[in-house]
Amino acid sequence: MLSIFSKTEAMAFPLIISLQHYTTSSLLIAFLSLAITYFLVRFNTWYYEPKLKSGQAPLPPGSMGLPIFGNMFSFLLAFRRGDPQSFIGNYIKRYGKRDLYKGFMFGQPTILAVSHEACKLVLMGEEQFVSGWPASTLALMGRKAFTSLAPHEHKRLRKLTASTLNGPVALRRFMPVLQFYITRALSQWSSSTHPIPLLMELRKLTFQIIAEIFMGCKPGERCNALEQQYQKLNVGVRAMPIRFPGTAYHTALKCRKGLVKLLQQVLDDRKSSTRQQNSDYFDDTLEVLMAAKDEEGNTLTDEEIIDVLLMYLNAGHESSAHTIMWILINLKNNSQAWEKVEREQLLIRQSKGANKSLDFEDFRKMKYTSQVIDETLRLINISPMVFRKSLTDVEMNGYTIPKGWHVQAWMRQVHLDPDVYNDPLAFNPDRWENFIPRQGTFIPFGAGVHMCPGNDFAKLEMSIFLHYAILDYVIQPQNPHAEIVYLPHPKPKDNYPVHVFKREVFFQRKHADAQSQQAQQTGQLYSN
Ligand code: HEM
Repeated sequence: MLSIFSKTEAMAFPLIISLQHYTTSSLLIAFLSLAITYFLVRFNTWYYEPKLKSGQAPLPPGSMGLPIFGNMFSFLLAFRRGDPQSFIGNYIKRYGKRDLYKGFMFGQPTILAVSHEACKLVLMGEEQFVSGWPASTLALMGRKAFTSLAPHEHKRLRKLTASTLNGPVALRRFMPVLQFYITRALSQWSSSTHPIPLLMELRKLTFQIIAEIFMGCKPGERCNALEQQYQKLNVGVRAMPIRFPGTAYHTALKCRKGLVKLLQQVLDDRKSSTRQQNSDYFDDTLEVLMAAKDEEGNTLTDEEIIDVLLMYLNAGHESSAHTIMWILINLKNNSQAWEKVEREQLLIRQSKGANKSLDFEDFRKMKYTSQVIDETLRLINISPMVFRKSLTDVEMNGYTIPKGWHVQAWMRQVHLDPDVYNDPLAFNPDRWENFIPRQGTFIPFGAGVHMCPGNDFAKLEMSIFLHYAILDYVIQPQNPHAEIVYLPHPKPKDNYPVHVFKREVFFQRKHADAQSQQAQQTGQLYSN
């Protein structure tokens, strides 16, 4: 009987049955307990699984878990106890390696697409699948964020905004802003006498950059207030959606209100400014959104502009900050890769003579650095999966995905699949040398109509950061073996505290320390 329950589900039941006393009443209690347990375990299957027509492919294998919670216990447990691979790993153990499994997550019957073929079909199948983020996430991102929009509305707003981010012309324009804020931040960090929590500082940096680029927001109180609200909002994005004071989700909802208020102020200020005369604002994303008109000449509402901004500002700083930190961690653990990046960046610097600042052609020369970034994205999986919903019954790889079910494309599983990447848990940037991944096998930015519009921008930002951080500074981690937590994103529990030194200062000090040590040793020798 117990074999129909997963280990966690079985543990979750307080129904411990003892048949030691064969009295009628205890047998009755035992029978009732088993009946209730059986009912609870089968409820989701009975209630949600559709009757398939004859000839229709079966549903994928899997367990639907308990009512309401479904497989969330197993999911949260795997991620919280530091073994995220075990979540899908347990499916593989129980049902064998398949492209798809069924489950019940975030309150919805769900198909988990875990192979690269299945992820590709789901992400590229825009006729059959639309964005399907959990209702709890949609409430945080807003009704007009890309995650909530109907396909035609999404297409229009995406085209409008992504054009301000993509392509060499836009990227070239961002280079001075990126270099200004990155060098400024590194210099500020190096003046601290205490270790700094690198992840938190990187979040402030990447937020400042995106806020300046999207809406001309300069460093100051408003920018800090926005960034702080985002920190709490993001904890709520992957928390249990419990709207009770004190819970992470409830706090995140409050932060959304705070963010909307602050962004409304930014919008109102912009409306009342004499922007025509101010070239600073020329076609930043806020300006483009304010000027946009549909076929009937209607402009976007404030709600639309604010939700799009709120989503972009979030997507545009959080993942980049985490990825930069992980690149540094991976390089610190792999001195050969560090030296190769350093050599590549030094050659670029030396080719430039006295002018230190980078241009777009320099970025294009950063081949090995790009391999390090790709390898980090593959290994770390800042976004383990993305969410879709099926518009119709879809037959895929011998299984049926029922109409209206949620579908998760597990990029994490694809990137760590030993059948796709040899020795997948090893950090090996060399694997990317002259290697073009098969379609669907490298999808850290997603794929299809919702593919990340900030992918090139993110890689430019990371590359510039590495150039200055590696050539001009020494970064010393203070607790390199800290515990890693996986929710809401993978990170060292203590946010990776580091000491940052200007390179020349570090080596001067090291030299002086070595000399005084030598003097001490010589003194000791003579006194002996
Ligand atoms: C390392 C950095 C980044 C990673 C790993 C990343 C990852 C992703 C992924 C996986 C998606 C797909 C979501 C889906 O399919 O539902 C996505 C979407 C998105 N990303 Fe990124 N992203 C990064 C940086 C950025 C940056 C810098 C920006 C903006 C400047 C940005 C803006 C967006 C937006 C607006 C979407 C929604 C697109 C849509 O629904 O059409 N991201 N990102």
